[in-house]
Amino acid sequence: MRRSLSTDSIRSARRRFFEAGLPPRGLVSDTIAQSWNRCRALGLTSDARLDTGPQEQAAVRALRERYEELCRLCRPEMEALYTDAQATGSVVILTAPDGLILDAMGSADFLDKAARVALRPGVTWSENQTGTNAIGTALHEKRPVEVRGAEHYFGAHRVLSCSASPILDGRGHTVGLLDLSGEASVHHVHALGMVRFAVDQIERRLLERELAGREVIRLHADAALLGTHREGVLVFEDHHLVAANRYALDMLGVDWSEVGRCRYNSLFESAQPRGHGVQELRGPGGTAFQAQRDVIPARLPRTTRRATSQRAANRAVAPVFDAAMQEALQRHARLIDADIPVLLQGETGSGKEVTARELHRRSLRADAPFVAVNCAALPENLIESELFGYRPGAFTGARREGATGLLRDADGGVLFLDEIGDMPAALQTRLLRVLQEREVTPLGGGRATPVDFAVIAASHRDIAADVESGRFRADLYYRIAQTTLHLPPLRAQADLAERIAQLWHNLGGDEQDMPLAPETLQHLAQLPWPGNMRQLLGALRTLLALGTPGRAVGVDDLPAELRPAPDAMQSARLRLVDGDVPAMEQLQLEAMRAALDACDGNVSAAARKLGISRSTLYRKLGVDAARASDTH
Ligand SMILES: Nc1ncnc2c1ncn2[C@@H]1O[C@H](COP(=O)(O)OP(=O)(O)OP(=O)(O)O)[C@@H](O)[C@H]1O
Repeated sequence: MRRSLSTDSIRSARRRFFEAGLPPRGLVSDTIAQSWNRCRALGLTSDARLDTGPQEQAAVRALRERYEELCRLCRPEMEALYTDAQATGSVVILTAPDGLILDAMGSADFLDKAARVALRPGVTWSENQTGTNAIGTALHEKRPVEVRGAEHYFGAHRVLSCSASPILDGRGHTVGLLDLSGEASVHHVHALGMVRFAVDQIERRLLERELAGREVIRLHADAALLGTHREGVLVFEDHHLVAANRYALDMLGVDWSEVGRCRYNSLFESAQPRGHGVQELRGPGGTAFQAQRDVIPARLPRTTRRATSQRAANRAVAPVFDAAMQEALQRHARLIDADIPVLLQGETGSGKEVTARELHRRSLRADAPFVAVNCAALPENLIESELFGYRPGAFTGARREGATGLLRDADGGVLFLDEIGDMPAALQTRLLRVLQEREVTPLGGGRATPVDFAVIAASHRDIAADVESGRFRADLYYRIAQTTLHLPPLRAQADLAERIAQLWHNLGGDEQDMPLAPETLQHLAQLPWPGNMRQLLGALRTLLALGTPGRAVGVDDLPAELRPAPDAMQSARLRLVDGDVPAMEQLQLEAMRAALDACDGNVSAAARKLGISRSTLYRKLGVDAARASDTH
């Protein structure tokens, strides 16, 4: 366990190490001191900055494709951590085994700040490139590591506080890493625990893939912890240890090099257990363990209740649409077939991309490509080459063979222009020309190539208002918004309880005999959900992973950030008993006032607690306060 060290002692440690060249003995943890030494031996200096240059979106996309299986494996935990990341102003990050960042999601404010110190997709945070940092140092140490503020080797990274854990497969090979990063000025007490818990779940699923046709021994000193994520798991084939989890190795005091090498009788003094009940096993030096043996049929998955519930929580959810949306989808798919562009408007996480994909799936172009372009994430200097492609040698740094560009990649299919409201003005003009002329000319010259794609654009910004203020070209707006589909935020959906029940069912809650108690469902349906579907799904997955099969999920089982304040809980119950359901705006306002009270009027802290931006909180309080007083 890592000692908690004060900012003062880290400052003294830096002075000793970086200015006087002395060891920072006792002032930082051994992990940090050893990492600083390694960085110095590599010739890194603390005033260095990561020289990354802009990232091509296509390169990031290619990376995600290369690591698609890892991204898919970790998505449920990333989405579950996203809820906490949003609420605490931090981001959850997934990296490849070498520290290359594949995905980052969470607080929009912090994503921005993190990107400024190159903590963003496409950049490698290995220790030998980026100095001491949670990602690189955890990968080096092959265990969870936390690096706070000035413990980072590069001075520029002192604004970060990061907790990371490598993801290991059953043979101890690193397959990726999960990290939770936030502001150094905020004390993220549970960050490392949350990352470890998430990685436990991911590793458990990875290990399950190794079980078919093999003998499994689960062990723990306490029989009550068998079947939980803390149990040790050892997988044997012909008495040889072929896979394990880190808990089992820690309990037995052996390391990963033993996996694939050692036999059962070099690990245990007792004979191999028989039968299925819990039995005592003697490990090295006579240590007693409670153990359970399973022989797993070839190619048949294990199906204990716990494992089933775990898988259910991680299941990808098929999109859920209410009747009005089903009808809108049918109508808009026909418009796509008639080559009429559709503009999707909705807040973050309201399902714009899911809707665009669904329209593509229901259209006549379903068998042709769906190419998504995030106009906000494209670096301005690369946006043109990304979209239009370029001829060989068109500019310094261009690939020798040139590139076709995303517009031509979408030929025959659907081009999804996400966050189009953030597209720079100069590019709006070029895009308009392509949409009018239906041909693309690559950078560096060459012949124009005809293109045929349907266009779906999306934005969280009110583009019509941006046209009014001159921020967005009116002619482009009229071209892409021949029809607009508004996706309502969750808090404005009248049948939200019904949709939550449907999502819960699809996630496997009912199958696990773990219903949401009516009071819980009512409460969840009344929350403001600033992160919309993304936040709701993350919260439901967390509830499912932590719930107990056979028992309903009550209001008290909700994580602290979703639980009603005690008096609010009482008044919500009273109102429901009276049948007098409070207006959504009223509830939002109450939640905002309660958060402000709890944070002594500090708006930034209250916004963080609520998981919304400061400006949204100001805006809502201004507008809603006026409306609420009207109703009194
Ligand atoms: N109708 C739906 N049914 C089930 N899950 C959904 C639905 N809509 C969205 N989701 C889930 O919510 C998350 C966010 O969805 P999506 O990325 O489509 O939102 P978005 O509006 O494009 O977000 P952003 O503005 O942040 O890009 C995803 O995990 C997605 O699977």
